[in-house]
Amino acid sequence: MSPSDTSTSPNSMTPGKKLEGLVAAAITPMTPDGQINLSVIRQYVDYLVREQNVKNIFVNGTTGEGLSLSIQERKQLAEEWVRQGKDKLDHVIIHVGALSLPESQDLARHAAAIGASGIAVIAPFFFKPTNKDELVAFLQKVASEAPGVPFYYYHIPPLTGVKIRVEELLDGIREQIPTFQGVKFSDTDLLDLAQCINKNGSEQFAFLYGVDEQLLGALAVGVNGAVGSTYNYLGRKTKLMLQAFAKPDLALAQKYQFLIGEFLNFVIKLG
Ligand SMILES: CC(=O)N[C@H](C=O)[C@@H](O)[C@H](O)[C@H](O)CO
Ligand SMILES: CC(=O)C(=O)O
Repeated sequence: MSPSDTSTSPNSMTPGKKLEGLVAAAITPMTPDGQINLSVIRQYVDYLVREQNVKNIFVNGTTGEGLSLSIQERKQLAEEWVRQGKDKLDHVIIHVGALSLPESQDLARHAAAIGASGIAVIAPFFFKPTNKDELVAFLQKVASEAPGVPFYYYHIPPLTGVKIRVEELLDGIREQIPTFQGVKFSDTDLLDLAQCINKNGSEQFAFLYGVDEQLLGALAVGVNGAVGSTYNYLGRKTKLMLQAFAKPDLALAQKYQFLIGEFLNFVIKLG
């Protein structure tokens, strides 16, 4: 199956278009009394496109605190992002990971039904898979509920505690998960990432990096793009770094990476 065959859902944003470049990890807008605020998502889309030149969004992930939302809230957010992103965004990826397999499957079916352009799943993080086969079995049971939707594994061991190496996970994964399309890699182990990319043969998986502070290191080993919270507001700046890297003007790319790092140090100190 070619990558383009996996994106056949009727409302897909851009069927078959490979996920690359910057993907903003959506913040979940809330009202002062703690309800999700769907009414601002239209403006949020326009802001990303116009002000940040970012046309991909990752919904209900870490930044969006998807694991702290109810299933109903996650579905409503997914629907609104797909609705507002239509004809404006290239990709709306919905994170559908959950501790409960039936809930995750429900979210996957829902994402397929609304025409999301991809789904992503983290490893279960309380009762954890102890080996690759257990993890792949879980991912497969979710992915198979959305057979027309590109599937991404969301690797984030600092938060899940599941440290199974991605290189090992990818070995033979298309046979188990035909929709498998790539990895959102949110770990600092650039050796694992590099080995994944080195072995990325005819499948042409997408590798999106998730530690914004060291994206330049991941670019050096060949990632296709990045998913992160800072691309909500540093999208344009980060694109300048990507351009400098591509040119290549490594000194300029480093300058941008250092600036982003300084900024994030400041933000992280605020809590
Ligand atoms: C753990 C976490 O939230 N990771 C985000 C996405 O992967 C990143 O975008 C970070 O927010 C960013 O790298 C700042 O630390
Ligand atoms: C950063 C990211 O990808 C997330 O918030 O899930």
